[in-house]
Amino acid sequence: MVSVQTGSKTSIFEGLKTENLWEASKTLGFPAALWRLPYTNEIKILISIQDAISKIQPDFEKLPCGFLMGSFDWQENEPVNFMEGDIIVTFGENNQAVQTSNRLGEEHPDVKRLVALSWEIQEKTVYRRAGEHALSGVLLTDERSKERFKRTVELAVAAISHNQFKKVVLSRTKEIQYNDDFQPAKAFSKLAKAYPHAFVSLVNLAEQNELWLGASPETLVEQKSNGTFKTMALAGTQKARNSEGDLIPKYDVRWGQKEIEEHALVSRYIVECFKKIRLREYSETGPKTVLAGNVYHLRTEFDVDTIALNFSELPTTMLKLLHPTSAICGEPKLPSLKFIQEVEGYDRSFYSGFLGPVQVEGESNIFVNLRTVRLKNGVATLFAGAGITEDSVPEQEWQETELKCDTLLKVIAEDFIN
Ligand SMILES: C=C(O[C@H]1C=CC=C(C(=O)O)[C@@H]1O)C(=O)O
Repeated sequence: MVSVQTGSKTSIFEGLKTENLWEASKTLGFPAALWRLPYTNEIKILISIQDAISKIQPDFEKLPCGFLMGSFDWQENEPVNFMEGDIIVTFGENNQAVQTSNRLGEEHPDVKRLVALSWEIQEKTVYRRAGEHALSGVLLTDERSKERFKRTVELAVAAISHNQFKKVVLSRTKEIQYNDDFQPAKAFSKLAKAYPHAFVSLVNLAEQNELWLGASPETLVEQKSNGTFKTMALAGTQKARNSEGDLIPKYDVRWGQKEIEEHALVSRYIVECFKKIRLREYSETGPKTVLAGNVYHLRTEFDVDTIALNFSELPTTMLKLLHPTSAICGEPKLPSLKFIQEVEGYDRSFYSGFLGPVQVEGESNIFVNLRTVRLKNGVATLFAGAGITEDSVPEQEWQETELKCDTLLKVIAEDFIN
């Protein structure tokens, strides 16, 4: 029998599997988030029972434990979506609950309903293979969207040559139908296994009736319990596999002028944000080549010791300064943002926004919402963008967005691709 720690007592969540708890919370209409932090083995589920999704100021130091999610067009001083962590269950490597925090108590009627339904689902579940036959293969996005995207890249290159800005990140969507066989929690666990380096998450925005599933490679702001603040510049992309499908060794990877410049713009942008608050005591490591699914990126990491600086509000301050970074928007920020709004032609919603747990076990880990898919009313919408500079070639940028979409598609719908 597994011993589950909840202070002193054994938890009523003992024996339940992540996917059944997820399914029950979804059926009962409770907003929830499932996540796995990079390079960890633990999966956490947070369920918000009492207050549904609230709108709050993302002031990390003042928030209770919860999960936040902001959209691409979020601006400083606007509220973001927040799910308070009424229940947080941590699952270990064997999908066994190893730790529980339950603010409402085990006798709370909604907690009892949740547990009873989770057991009912668990006992009835005839295991279906994750992802199989779940995506119908009907691609709703057609050739016109490729031509459209390439045209926006041409417009961006022309705007850059007229000095309107130096870089802009243009994105597009790819839509695929899915049916009731598609099990998001199983897809989540496949992604978590396939991408140990990524922040893998599944969020149920119950009121909007939509789910967001993703495997993000990019930290936006992180505050560790030892006081370390982290952020990163992630930009510059190339294929990680050769035409035979073998992984290209990291040390054989060479970067061109375009990617080096594109990455440097993001690093410089972060340094400028530190300068705005007169923060000089940061350490900078990189750029390094890092694997993110089926692509390599260039990454530079920035660390600050907030205890030594007595600067506990740094994560909040930096979130407001950083978002939207030039890894998802452009440089300079305002003209590139205006260009995106005028030319991209669709609402990015939570894609290239940010999401993650806040004040969970004394840490906040917020990631850029990349390599993500929205699941709503039978349509899976994948989102992907590429940084455009004066050296961009439209066809190559399109291929880059295809590769980025494949990060999720290869794992959750292997038989759909080719
Ligand atoms: C905008 C995306 O990626 C960003 C992060 C890493 C590399 C990027 C690039 O090389 O263009 C983008 O800046 C996306 O995945 O949709």
